[in-house]
Amino acid sequence: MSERHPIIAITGSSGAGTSTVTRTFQNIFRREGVKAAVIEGDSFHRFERKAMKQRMAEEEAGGNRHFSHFGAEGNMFEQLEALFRDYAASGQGKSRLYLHNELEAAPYGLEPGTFTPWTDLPAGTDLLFYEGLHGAVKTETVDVARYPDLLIGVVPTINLEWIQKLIRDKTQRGYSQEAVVDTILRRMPDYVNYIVPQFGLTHVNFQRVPVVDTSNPFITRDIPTADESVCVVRFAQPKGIDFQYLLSMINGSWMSRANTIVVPGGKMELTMQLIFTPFIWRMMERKKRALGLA
Ligand SMILES: Nc1ncnc2c1ncn2[C@@H]1O[C@H](COP(=O)(O)OP(=O)(O)OP(=O)(O)O)[C@@H](O)[C@H]1O
Ligand SMILES: O=C(CO)[C@H](O)[C@H](O)COP(=O)(O)O
Repeated sequence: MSERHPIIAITGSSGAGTSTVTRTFQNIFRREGVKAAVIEGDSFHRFERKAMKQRMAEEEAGGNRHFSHFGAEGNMFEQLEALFRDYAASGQGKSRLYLHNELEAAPYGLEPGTFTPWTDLPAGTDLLFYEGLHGAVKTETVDVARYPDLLIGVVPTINLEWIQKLIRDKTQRGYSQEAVVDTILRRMPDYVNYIVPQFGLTHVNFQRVPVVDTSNPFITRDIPTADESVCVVRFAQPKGIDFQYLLSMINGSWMSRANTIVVPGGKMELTMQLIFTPFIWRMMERKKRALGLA
């Protein structure tokens, strides 16, 4: 936690929709004139694609079919923790990108599946914004979750998450159906041990729930649309959340528990704007006061 150099982290599995939620936040930042240093979680993978494949083959030869991008050995949790710690203390740090496909790689003249070099974060940012797999990860040796001032989980029901991943990886990342299914199976133990526990540490979770049949996500051709889903928004600490205001502003919303509001799928972005814009105002006011500027 840092008043001078706050951190917002969006955490979710692969295909959950963290990049989509990031676009909503970028709109809020633009509108409110907030300068954010954006970090993509995949930058903290430990290996480039070729090295990862080789390492997976070695592990498999030794009987481990579950070496994955979700776990501790496939990522640099210590460096992620250090980035959060350093940014909270000084507003500085280094980042890089993992280039998933030709489109992402072309501007850098690099191969897909490689990293860009580490570079300093831009100077004078108002906050750090992390989007990725491990924004609230906590292990015996690392505690990333303690640093963000706002921790948001993006967690569709698992069938929907798989549909989103399958369709995105096949259409945008050039993978076959079999390759994506293999990845989902390979990652399952790390999913349970490293991804899921984070959603008990987040401040707010957004869970999109389809209201169409997704019983077999592996044969589904389309991602359920906004009209075909609802979004469950759960606050870990509801004290201070103005539910009456949210209910009156979001047509079709209702409370399902004392800390949980359900909104129509198409209202997810509006809901985020209504909840987080005032939060970011307060964050910026605290920052100004802490820096003696207000
Ligand atoms: N609210 C939503 N409604 C409909 N489709 C969505 C929604 N959120 C995400 N998707 C779709 O799901 C797919 C995966 O989303 P996205 O790329 O944001 O996931 P991600 O969590 O960033 O994944 P990764 O970490 O693997 O990059 C995309 O095709 C995206 O358009
Ligand atoms: O979505 C992911 C993690 O969020 C990817 O699976 C991960 O970044 C590795 O990518 P690739 O398998 O394309 O090298």
